[in-house]
Parts: sequence; structure tokens; C-alpha cells
Amino acid sequence: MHEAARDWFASRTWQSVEWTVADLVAAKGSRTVSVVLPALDEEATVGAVVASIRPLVGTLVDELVVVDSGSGDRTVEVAASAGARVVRHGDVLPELAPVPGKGEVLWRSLAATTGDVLVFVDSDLVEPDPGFVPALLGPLLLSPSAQLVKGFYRRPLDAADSGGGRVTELMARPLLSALRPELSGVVQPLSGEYAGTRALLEAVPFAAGYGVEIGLLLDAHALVGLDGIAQVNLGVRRHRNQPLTALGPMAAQVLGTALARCGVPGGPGELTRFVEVAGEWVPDSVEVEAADRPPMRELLVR
Ligand SMILES: O=c1ccn([C@@H]2O[C@H](COP(=O)(O)OP(=O)(O)O)[C@@H](O)[C@H]2O)c(=O)[nH]1
Ligand SMILES: O=C(O)[C@@H](COP(=O)(O)O)O[C@H]1O[C@H](CO)[C@@H](O)[C@H](O)[C@H]1O
Repeated sequence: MHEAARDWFASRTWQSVEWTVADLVAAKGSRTVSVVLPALDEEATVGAVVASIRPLVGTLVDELVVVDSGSGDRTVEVAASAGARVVRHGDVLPELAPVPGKGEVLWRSLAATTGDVLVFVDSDLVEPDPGFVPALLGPLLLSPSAQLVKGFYRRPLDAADSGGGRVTELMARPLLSALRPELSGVVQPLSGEYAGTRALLEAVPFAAGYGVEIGLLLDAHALVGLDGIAQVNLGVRRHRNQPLTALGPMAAQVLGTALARCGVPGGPGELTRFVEVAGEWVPDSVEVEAADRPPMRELLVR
């Protein structure tokens, strides 16, 4: 293991949560906290995720916002009835036509919220743990240098107790070990549950697609160094696992964003896969976008 990564892992990893919500409320002081859930067609799960965080609103959490990515189901209604403020992606920065992607809604959430600290939680969690948000906020509110805190966990895959995090294990981890070994101590570089200071998040670009997590991690490292990053054990994280075929374009976006951040030319471009049709295999090509949205601070005059 890279020496800097080993030292960072030893000093900036919380294997267990040593604080209470009351400790965090006391440490928070005048700082404010926004929790953001990106959502695309999550009517089946978003309600329970909102409900797992809602009890913290008014004390530790100042606003709980679901940013909808253009859902075609009842995500908006379910999220609102569970107690979240719901923002549709076109409602914020309406002068900018939304582009598809998770990073797009996370980027827009910066303009739709006011918290000094933001916590991102996926809306497709299954059996969401109410401890996730307090755990993620601990290092940020209690440790002066932390600006980005990544969650890590055991990741079930469908009915199996482990095996999740397929793009993490097969793309992100090898990428980081090759291009940024200093970050090889990050247990879940693509975790969708993480917290960051607004100062950091508004200072960096957001990859509009699934490259958002790897992009933020690489940019945080470039901007604030390893000492500005921490990670905390959240236990177990179950979520709706996409089929393997859907993870090819996701992996390509992660690759494209990571290469761009590391100054390696060559974006993801076109990804060609193959499908079997009546006993024959035929190509199935898709254009993979890895475009970035600019640092929000360049748009917002505060
Ligand atoms: O264009 C998108 C794609 C995803 N998501 C949300 O981002 C989170 C993670 O996406 P997904 O579950 O597709 O990724 P996975 O967890 O399977 O890697 C979920 O809350 C999605 O609803 C979104 O808001 N817009
Ligand atoms: O970590 C991963 O490999 C992928 C896929 O997870 P699974 O194999 O379905 O458990 O999930 C993550 O990656 C996305 C891209 O960074 C994030 O946006 C998701 O929040 C995260 O779940």
C-alpha cells in the first residue's frame, strides 16, 4: 500500500462512530446542514430514505431536499409526502437546460440549498439506516480539517451478503491504484453517501453523469490534500442493484472523468457492447458522455 495512503488510512478512517447526535448538534454551532437525495424513478425506495432522515430535521439537519432528475414515476409525490422539500432539476438554474445524469442533479442541488455542509444520500437505498447522516457529519463537524467525508460499508449484491460495488472493484479501485495511489486507502471511492463542505463543493466541477463521485474525490485530493478527506464506517448498505449491462456505461463515465482529472487524454467516447439476437451476436454501441458542469461558485454571486 502506498505510504501516504497507509498513513492516511490509519489517521483519517473511523471504523466506528464515537459521537452522538447531541455531540454533533453542539459542535455544529452556527453552521447549517443540507441533506440532498438525488432521485430518478425511485418511487419504491425514496419514501423510506426520506423517513430515515426526517427525524433529524430541525436539530442536526436544517433542510432535507430531494432533487428529482426527471422521474417518470411517482418519485416527486412520494418524496414530498414523506416530508422532503422536492426540487425538480429544471426548477433550479432554469436558464440552463438540464443534462441527464446523477452529477447534474447533485450540482444543481448546490443552487437549491443553503447549508454550509451538504450530505448526499442515494434514494435507492433498501432498509436505509438512520445512522448514515450523523456518521457522515461526525468528521466534518468534529475535525477541523475535513472537507470531504466518504462513507464505506459492506455492500450486499441482490440476495448475497457481499459482492456489491462492482464498478468500484473492477474500475475505480484499479484506476486509483494506477493513477492516484495516494487515494488507494479510500475503501469506497464511489460511495453515494458522503458529506462535504459547501466551500469545497462549490469550488470544483461536477461530472454530470456517474463520474461525479470519482471526480469529486480526485478534485478534493487536488484541492485540499489527503488531510482534507476522511472516511467513516456506515455498516451495511443495500441498494437497488442495476443489472451488469447497465454498469458498462457507468464504468465508462467513471473512467472518462478519472482520466480527464488525471490529465490523461482520451474520453470515454463510444462504448460498443454485444447482444445475442437469434443465436448471433450483434454490436450495440452507445455514446458515453463525461462532460463536466463548472464550479458552482463561478455561477452564483453570493
Ligand atoms: O440520472 C440520474 C441517475 C441516477 N440518479 C440517482 O442517483 C442515485 C444513484 O444512482 P443509481 O442507483 O442509478 O446508481 P447505482 O447506485 O446503481 O450505482 C440514485 O438515487 C438515483 O436515483 C439521478 O438522480 N439521476
Ligand atoms: O460502487 C459501485 O460499483 C456502483 C454499483 O454498485 P453495485 O455493484 O450495484 O452495488 O455504485 C456506486 O457507483 C455510482 C458511480 O459512482 C454512484 O453514483 C452510486 O451512488 C454508487 O452506488
